[in-house]
Amino acid sequence: MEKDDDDTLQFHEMGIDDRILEAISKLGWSQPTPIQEKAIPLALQGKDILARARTGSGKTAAYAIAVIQKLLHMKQTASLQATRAVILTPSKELCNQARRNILELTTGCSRDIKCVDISPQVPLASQRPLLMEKPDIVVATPSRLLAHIRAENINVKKTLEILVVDEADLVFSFGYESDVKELLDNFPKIYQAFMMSATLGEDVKNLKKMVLHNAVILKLEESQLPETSQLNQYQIKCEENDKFALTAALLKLNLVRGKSIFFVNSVNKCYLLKLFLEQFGIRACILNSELPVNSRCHIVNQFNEGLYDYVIASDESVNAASSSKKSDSKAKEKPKRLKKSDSEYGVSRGIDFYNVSNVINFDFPPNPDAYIHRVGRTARADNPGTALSFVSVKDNEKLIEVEEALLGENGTDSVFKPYNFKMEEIEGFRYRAKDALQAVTRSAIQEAKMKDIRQEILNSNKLKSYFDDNPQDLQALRHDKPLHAVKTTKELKHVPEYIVPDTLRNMRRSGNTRSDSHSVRFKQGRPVSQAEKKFRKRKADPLKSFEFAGLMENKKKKQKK
Ligand SMILES: Nc1ncnc2c1ncn2[C@@H]1O[C@H](COP(=O)(O)OP(=O)(O)OP(=O)(O)O)[C@@H](O)[C@H]1O
Repeated sequence: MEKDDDDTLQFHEMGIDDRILEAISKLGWSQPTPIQEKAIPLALQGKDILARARTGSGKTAAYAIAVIQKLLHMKQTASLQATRAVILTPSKELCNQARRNILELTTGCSRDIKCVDISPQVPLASQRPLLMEKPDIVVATPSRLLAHIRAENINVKKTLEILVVDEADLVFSFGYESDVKELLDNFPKIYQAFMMSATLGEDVKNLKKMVLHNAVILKLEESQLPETSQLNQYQIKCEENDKFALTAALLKLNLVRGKSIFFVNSVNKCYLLKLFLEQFGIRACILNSELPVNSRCHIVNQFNEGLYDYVIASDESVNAASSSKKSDSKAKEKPKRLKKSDSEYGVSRGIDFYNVSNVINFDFPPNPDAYIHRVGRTARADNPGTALSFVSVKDNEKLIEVEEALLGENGTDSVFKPYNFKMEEIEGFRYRAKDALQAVTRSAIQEAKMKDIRQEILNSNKLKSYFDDNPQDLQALRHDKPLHAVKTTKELKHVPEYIVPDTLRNMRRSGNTRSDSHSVRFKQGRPVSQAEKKFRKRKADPLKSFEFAGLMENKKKKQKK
């Protein structure tokens, strides 16, 4: 096959249908990612594939393009409509995302390729008509597909040609092993299968034995996270309570710029941080396993459309799954369902948040896997990104574990750069944060949580048909509204000059900082005009935000001279 100068096999050299090529070009993808370059041609040759590539490397399109191409080809000769491809993913969000990806790639052939996602938790009977139409591709979690097979709403025993298991490493830890075994009894003996995973652990190997036949194993020789040229990873040592002051300072002083995801370790912490930030006039959305799935998907979609800057996410169900895996790797039972929460939830796993500039580990993740998946929400595809982890004394051991896991591949250079932030310079924020934190009592958290979840259940009902019909009016539905469970002290919203670190004040005077929607209102005598604000916004590169600490140091040095 003809190769381009740089030796990368291009999409148009893979024998892909023009309609898919057009969709790829509309998505603005100029060339395949390494996993796509390797996997698509093998898939089109009919091979079973186990693909291991790091998070954010384009695995979804790697299988989706191959599946669509193969189905288009089959349909040239097949006379009967049938469900020929099944895509299994471990969470409802991932099912929603896989379907969206397939829709994007089939814009030019939407009449030929029908794809449905049956993961939403609506009564099985209400999805029966969808399945009766025998869509070409069915996307589901393993348990949901099994429920429909048992209800005789779908039968693929004679028709299945392609099976995909996405995020395969989560399938067992999410407790789907017995579901997958039973599903295999309902599949034909021969079909082509792809398994995609960010890791190749024991669970994936076991699943491979069950699902794949003579598979080609594609294990890209790459680190689990992008190189430092694409992803900067920082850590900052701080006391537990200082995390709040630090977050307020980073946001109010515009040291964190661009879309950011804050990870915490529990649902209650989501609300604590949200109520805390609310007092500083900072809005954020919450994502956790207790919210209804429609709301969760809608939040991600709206975040991707640019409606929100900040998400506070807890990934407790994945943590529960991975720690149950760790404590007893032989235990194959379903991890205990979290009270009122959704065990088919995984915000840090596989969710494609667009253009995330920063991932902030407000709480340090419980293990290296969780770190990799959280941080994998930024620097996706070829976008740059930054990760900042707050490390309190109790997290030191976990930091070393993560460092060892990442160093194992990269040699000896330290993965984490220290984020040189001087806590003593934000003493004013500390005082304010202390007051703001005291105002967020346990009962305020409970009240906010109940209110939010109640509201989201109402929203979720409105959203039921959203993903099919996409009505315009629902675009106005916001998920980052203040919860008002805490009496807001107005003065906290504006940052008086005296609490701004000296260095930043000086830089502001010399025009090195910028102002935006959450900007610090400096009393500099001259108000900043709208035109100037716009100019600064254009000029600022949000991805360089964390170089501020370095800039501060340089500035100081210059001043000393
Ligand atoms: N060839 C390409 N060129 C540019 N961007 C691409 C290309 N293929 C996929 N992408 C984009 O890369 C991002 C990450 O892709 P995807 O979600 O498939 O990654 P992934 O490997 O499945 O990650 P994860 O393991 O976290 O699920 C998506 O926003 C997708 O649109």
